[in-house]
Amino acid sequence: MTAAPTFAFVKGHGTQNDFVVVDDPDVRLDLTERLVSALCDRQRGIGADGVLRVASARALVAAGVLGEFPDGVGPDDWFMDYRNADGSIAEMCGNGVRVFAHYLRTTGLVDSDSFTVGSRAGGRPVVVHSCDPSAADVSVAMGRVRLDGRSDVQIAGRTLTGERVDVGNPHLACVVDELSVDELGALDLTTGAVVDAAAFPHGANVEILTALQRSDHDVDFTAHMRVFERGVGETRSCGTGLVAAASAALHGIGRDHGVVGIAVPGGTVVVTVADGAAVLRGPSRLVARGELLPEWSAG
Ligand SMILES: N[C@@H](CCC[C@H](N)C(=O)O)C(=O)O
Repeated sequence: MTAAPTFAFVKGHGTQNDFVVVDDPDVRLDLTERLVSALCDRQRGIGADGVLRVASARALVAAGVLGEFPDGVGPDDWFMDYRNADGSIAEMCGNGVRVFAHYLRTTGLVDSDSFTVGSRAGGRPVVVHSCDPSAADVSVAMGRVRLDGRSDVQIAGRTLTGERVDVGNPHLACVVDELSVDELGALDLTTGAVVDAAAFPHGANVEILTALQRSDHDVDFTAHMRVFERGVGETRSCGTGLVAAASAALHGIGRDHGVVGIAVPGGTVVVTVADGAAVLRGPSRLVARGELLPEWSAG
């Protein structure tokens, strides 16, 4: 009898949006919803907001996990096969790409500081500005940002109106002008978020943002944000959400470009919006490595 395969993993986070990074270059692991939600469970699993499978785009297509190569993704690119904590698949994860790039660089799977990470939303060029085995500073070109008009959400016991933003995955970014930082922190996001199903047939991530403040230091504006993620719940950061929020907030003051530093519960990132696209820059931390027990992942 052949032994069941083992899978190495690393636990990491980007501004405390945390992930189990599973090394599976040849796509041998059956990454079912059940397995992903067990891995992400903070009591019976490792605990995380999501799973990042590290696989080659070629192997994912050959295994039928991907139907085709997304735009800008070549067969030899490393592909971030992202899953939310509830096991659902999402198109993109901005914090995940930084952690994924850090993992590729520090394990030697790539030997350059500039390369493309594959995602279901397309290829995402990254630049690793600095990197050691546990800490990195990474920029991600997040691609086109599309603003699709206004919509409402029921969240934290109130109805908020925001901007629908597509960053490869769907967002509703709500800038609440009168909200103080303390009031933002006191909102109860445990009761979920109900978005308009006609506007968001596949659900959405919801960001709540304070008004932009002018800044003289490195960035043009600053703001504070919290986020309720589709397929996860409240997280301490969301990279695509930060891009959506920065773009919506700039749009709200009549600008289509700018550099915005946004503080979330898990840290701070910088979003540069220009020419209808955005770059996300922020930290990545790799915390621990281990091996999934085959008996556990099979059962
Ligand atoms: N945390 C991520 C976004 C992950 C996907 C999201 N929950 C969705 O379902 O679209 C990020 O950093 O962008």
